[in-house]
Amino acid sequence: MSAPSPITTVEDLKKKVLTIVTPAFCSGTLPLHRSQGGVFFSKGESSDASLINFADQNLKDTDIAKLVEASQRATFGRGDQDVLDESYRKAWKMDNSQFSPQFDVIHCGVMDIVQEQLLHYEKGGVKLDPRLYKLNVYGPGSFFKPHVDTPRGNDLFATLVIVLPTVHTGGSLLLGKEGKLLDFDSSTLVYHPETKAPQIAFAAFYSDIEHEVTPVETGYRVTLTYNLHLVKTDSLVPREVPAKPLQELVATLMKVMLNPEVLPKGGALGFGLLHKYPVDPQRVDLREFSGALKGNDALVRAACLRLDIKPKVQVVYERTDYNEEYIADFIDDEFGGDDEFGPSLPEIFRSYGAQRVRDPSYRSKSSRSLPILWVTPRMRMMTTDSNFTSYGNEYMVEHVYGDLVLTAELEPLQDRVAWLVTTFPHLKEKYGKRLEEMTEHAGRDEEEEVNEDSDSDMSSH
Ligand SMILES: O=C(O)CCC(=O)C(=O)O
Ligand SMILES: [Fe+2]
Repeated sequence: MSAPSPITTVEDLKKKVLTIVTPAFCSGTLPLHRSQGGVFFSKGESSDASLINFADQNLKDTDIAKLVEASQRATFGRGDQDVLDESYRKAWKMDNSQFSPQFDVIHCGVMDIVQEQLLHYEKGGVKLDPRLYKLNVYGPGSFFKPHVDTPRGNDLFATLVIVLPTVHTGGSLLLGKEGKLLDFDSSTLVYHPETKAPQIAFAAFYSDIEHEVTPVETGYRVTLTYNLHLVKTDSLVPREVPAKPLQELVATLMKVMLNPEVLPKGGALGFGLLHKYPVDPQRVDLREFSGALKGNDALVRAACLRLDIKPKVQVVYERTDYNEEYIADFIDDEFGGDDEFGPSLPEIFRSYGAQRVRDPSYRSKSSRSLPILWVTPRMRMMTTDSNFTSYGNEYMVEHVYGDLVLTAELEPLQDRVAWLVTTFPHLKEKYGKRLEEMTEHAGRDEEEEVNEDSDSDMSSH
């Protein structure tokens, strides 16, 4: 069979997935009207509230010092504890029960920008719900070392930091390792460059992205942080989807599907997700995980949907003792390990409809196993606290970031080429001939296949 040139391989697809960069953050400034600039706060149990207005051009450090006086020293989550360690995080904070900003995060327009950027390839049906989390104050010498924000609930998606206008230097928010993604020096942004009017600077980023705050040199830096939760919405305002990266990825994926060496008997393409997602290790139904992917992960899914190859978010479990892997639609703490007296792991997996991961070269007819060709490497699911030590911004026990995969179904070569040629008529000229050849050969090259239904390791032992 003569192959059309050039052949696009799974390696080419991997390169494409890794080099297309979908924004994982966004930032900007917004004017701050006086009626939006106030923050009411109380000290300790007192019901007397004080007011500080950040839209006030004459705000003094002594005014901010009052806010500091009413704040607590900030702790953070390390491993399984909330700790105060000023070599790691040196700042003051107020919990949301203690303060109330006049700033209206819902109507000021910032959420439109953030949603547009962070839900890039997720079309309608979901939106981000900002929930006020804390007020942070950084004085001279204050900082927050690199960390990821603690997962709170399955739906925590992103973090929004609002920097209120105060005169200060230092205190950059760095996103990505050593600020590789963004060096957000808000001290230069909180006053309008011409009018010098106080304004707000904001940055939003997926919560699994590492970030830090560099030491403040002079003055005070004051921030409001919001957890952005993903919620369903009825309003299906179609978002403008940036066409080019998606088109490019669809084209590459299509060529891979036409490559006769890629899963000729069918199977699945596997993509280790590039972002992390908070999951409850006790139980998550991943079938409900749609519409909630970040950045490039969402882009990959959008491309798979275009080509109708049924992308699914799944989790892979490794059984190191038997060198086996299972893929499931569920996360369940029963998957944790063999219990001496309970059912064996293969039995548990089977009862959940999990499939065994097969090397694509191993031909099998059993629906109990799935040949997967990995495009981007899968990462290990982390379910236990013992091997999960992290630095978060607060200790929380229920959720950890799990490493998930996206799989997409590839039909046997002949069927998928037939589908592609019918759906995308421009392919007819180039691939129609190949299809004819394949039809001629069909049946001739059937090979002996292993019937795995009697596989001993899938029954109890
Ligand atoms: O204040 C900031 O800029 C970021 C604060 C932060 O990262 C956090 O509270 O987790
Ligand atoms: Fe943080």
